[in-house]
Amino acid sequence: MSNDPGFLERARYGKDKVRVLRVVREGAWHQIVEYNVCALVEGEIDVSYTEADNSVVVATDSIKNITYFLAKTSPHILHPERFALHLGTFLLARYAHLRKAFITVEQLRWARVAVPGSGATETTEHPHSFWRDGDDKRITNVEVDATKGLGNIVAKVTSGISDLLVLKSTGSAFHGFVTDEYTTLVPATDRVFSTAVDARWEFSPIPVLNPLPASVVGDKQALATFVKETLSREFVLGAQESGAGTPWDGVNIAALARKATLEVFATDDSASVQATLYKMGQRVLAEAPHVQRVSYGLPNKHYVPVDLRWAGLDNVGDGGAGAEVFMPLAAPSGLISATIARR
Ligand SMILES: O=c1[nH]c(=O)c2[nH]c(=O)[nH]c2[nH]1
Repeated sequence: MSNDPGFLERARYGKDKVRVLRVVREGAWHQIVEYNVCALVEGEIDVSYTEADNSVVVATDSIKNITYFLAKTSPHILHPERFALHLGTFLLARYAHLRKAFITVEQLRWARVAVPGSGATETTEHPHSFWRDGDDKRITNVEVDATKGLGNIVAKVTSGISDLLVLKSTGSAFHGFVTDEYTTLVPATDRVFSTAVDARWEFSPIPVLNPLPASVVGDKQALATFVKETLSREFVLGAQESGAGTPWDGVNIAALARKATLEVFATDDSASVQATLYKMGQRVLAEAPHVQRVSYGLPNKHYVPVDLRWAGLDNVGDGGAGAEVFMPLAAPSGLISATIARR
């Protein structure tokens, strides 16, 4: 037994699963976003753990309140990356003893309902009715680092998709793998390929210039007014950091990455999940110059051809090409992951 009582190596806290729906009313035309927000902070908070001293604790309840306050007042609410940068920067600017903020925003899908338009065959997007058009989520993870002072804030932004469920009924093979005394898998020249895409793309770190002017730091009223009325994109990022392809452009990059992922999945003549994953990552890097690194986690959701030989029916054919009836396996699944980075 050691007498070492241990020490506080790391401490981080905040509010998780802050659920918010924001309606932006532009007359009769409404825009909505639904987010699950996690906002955590680090800083000079050690004594709250080691000395039971709560004087350094911004209550997680207050962090939740700030999240809702900015959901109402931030001009960035419709953009997960911008909103996360705003929330993280806000927390560090408001509380000088907090040095890093870790904001995760998970966005749920809401698409406009299509309704009949003016022409006989036309449809038009409804101004205020929405439906859940997919279970995939948009994720953004922002780490705002003010350890070098409020004038030298740097942010790391990683965004992604989770739970994007896809399936292709041909165009996928898997053979040539190790065969030995443990092998029972039959080589397939034609199989079902299904996965729930989990993707992350990491942007180059960005300086977060011009944090809250000193005049408003610590002055709640001035701060509220500033946030509400004068906050501009240059508040969060300098002009060069707010261009196309940067985290500021996160909505477009997410659309591009989702499209690239789906297109590669559909069109690749897949030799394996591994080989298709690599092409997905390369494609995103090719199209998104500010992205430094792309990671995928792809479960191989197995669909097993059902043996119908007992009924005199061939449901497997040559290498899988004749299979028509499959049994979806809930578990286990393969899990193929990799990170593709720029040299
Ligand atoms: O694409 C695949 N990669 C694997 O590593 C693997 N292993 C397995 O059993 N089936 C598959 N499929």
